[in-house]
Amino acid sequence: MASLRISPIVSSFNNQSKRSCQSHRGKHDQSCSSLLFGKTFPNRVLNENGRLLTISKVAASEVVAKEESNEEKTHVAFTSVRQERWQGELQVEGEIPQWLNGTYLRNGPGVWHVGEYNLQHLFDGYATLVRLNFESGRLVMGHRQIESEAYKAAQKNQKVCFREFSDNGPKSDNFLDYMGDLAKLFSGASLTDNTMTGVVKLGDGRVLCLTETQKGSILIDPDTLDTLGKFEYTDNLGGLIQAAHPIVTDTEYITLLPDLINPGHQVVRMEPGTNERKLMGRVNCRGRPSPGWVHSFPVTENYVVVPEMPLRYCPQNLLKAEPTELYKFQWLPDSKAYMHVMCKATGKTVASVEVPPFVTFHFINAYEETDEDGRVTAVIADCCEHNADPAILPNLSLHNLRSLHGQDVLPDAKVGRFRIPIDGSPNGTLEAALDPNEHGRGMDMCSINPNFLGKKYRYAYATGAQRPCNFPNTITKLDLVDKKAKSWCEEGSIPSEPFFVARPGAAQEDDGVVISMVSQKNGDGFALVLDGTTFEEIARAKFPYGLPYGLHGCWVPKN
Ligand SMILES: CC1=C(/C=C/C(C)=C/C=C/C(C)=C/C=C/C=C(C)/C=C/C=O)C(C)(C)CCC1
Ligand SMILES: [Fe+2]
Repeated sequence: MASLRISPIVSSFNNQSKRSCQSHRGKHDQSCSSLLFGKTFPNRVLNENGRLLTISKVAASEVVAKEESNEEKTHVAFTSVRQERWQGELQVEGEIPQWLNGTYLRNGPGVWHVGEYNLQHLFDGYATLVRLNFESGRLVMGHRQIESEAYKAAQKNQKVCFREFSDNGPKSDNFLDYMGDLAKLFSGASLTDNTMTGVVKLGDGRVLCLTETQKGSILIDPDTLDTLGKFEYTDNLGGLIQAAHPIVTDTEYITLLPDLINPGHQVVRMEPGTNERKLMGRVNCRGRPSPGWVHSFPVTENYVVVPEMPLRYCPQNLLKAEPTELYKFQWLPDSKAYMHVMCKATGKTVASVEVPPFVTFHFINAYEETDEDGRVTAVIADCCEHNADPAILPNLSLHNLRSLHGQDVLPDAKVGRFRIPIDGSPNGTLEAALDPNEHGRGMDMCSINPNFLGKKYRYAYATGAQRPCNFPNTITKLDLVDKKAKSWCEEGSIPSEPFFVARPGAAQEDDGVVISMVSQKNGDGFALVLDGTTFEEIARAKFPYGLPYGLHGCWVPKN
């Protein structure tokens, strides 16, 4: 038999018990036993030449289980699974459409411990990439860690070496060290490049993994999942931070670079085939003392929409060594909320309106509203809105996610619809686009048919809630015209972002499939394909081992 390269080194660490997680902050729970067990699965793997070989067993995971038999095991969605490299064909139940040819790449946190040290928040985890390659009804999965500097340094030194979402990295012991740390912070050297938030395919075919630091832009190979290296921007636009979600099409890459000193955002654009971002314009914030946190933003055909929520970046928290309530952010409702609209062609801000306070991480889409003469009167922008409550952030701490499974503690969220008049009116509105009870008052991790980006649209796909739950547990199709939602749900399962892929040549907006990866309560997991129109399950394929919860993905069509 030819030599196999399966590197089945998966270690997962079920690392907090209810009893100890608060009192032993950051330390491995000593009450956990080291009972290791391996799971084996019949499977097929790729050899080094890319040929599929059938082997009888793939050792797929090692789980540190708890001694306490009466205590429920942590959900695999929130359990570290470290996979340096795995690839194999999955057995498909049901039928994958023959037209679905390409690769779904999904990024997200996957390893929340370094040696004995436990990270505390979902968004602290070291990035792990999963690929699902669909070809003529068959499905091959790949899984690898992203080799960011932050991940490599943590592995080498067996400690967190950079500032992560909630973890502030190494603590300085003396004043000189502290001054050194400050210098590293101002230069951006101490910030993480752990690119765990998303993955995008640029117009030129390069695939980029991202986080909210500019240094956290890493090129990967979509076929092997190899980390190719840092994406070096060749411009001198400066700043340390970027929006996690750029707008990426075949012809451009648009993103926001927040200015923490003089509150505002540079709106920048990069052409395919280049590494140079060019300034489209600057949007000034109106609230103080710092810009509103922008994780994502929407565009229309002619405009870029810049949100300004009262959840603002907090430069002081960036400097602190000790943990802070809202991580690198601050909630300042008195600083008010605004929505700004910048014209793509001129770079001028054409509207800047006050809106009700809001908290959002993910915009769904935006479009222009016109009068009977075709003049644009307003911009409509939809988002997953957390009822103006930043509590969703601490709610996503690993302690909550691991210990409160099944309890009804997921904060309410809705589809927030902004109407931003562009006739000089000072105020915009924010209303629920449909009754939030339609989707269980949970709402996040959304996608749309990409052909409707920036245009009037009807359907969105997101995760919703079937309560009681402490985390979104449904995949929901939203009909924003009929104001109805239809959900897929399986008891105890946690699905990741539903990702819509349009059928080539489709005439209807919802003609396509929705892909998600599901983590099950028994520790297993599977890839799921739903029909975009009927929202019925059409195929699923069991993974060799359950996966941790992932964030965002992209589609790389077969060329
Ligand atoms: C902003 C700075 C940093 C990094 C921030 C990061 C990594 C933010 C990631 C945010 C994510 C993944 C938000 C997702 C939200 C999903 C929700 C609310 C789902 C809800 C479900 O119900 C650092 C790089 C750490 C430092 C500079 C500042
Ligand atoms: Fe995101």
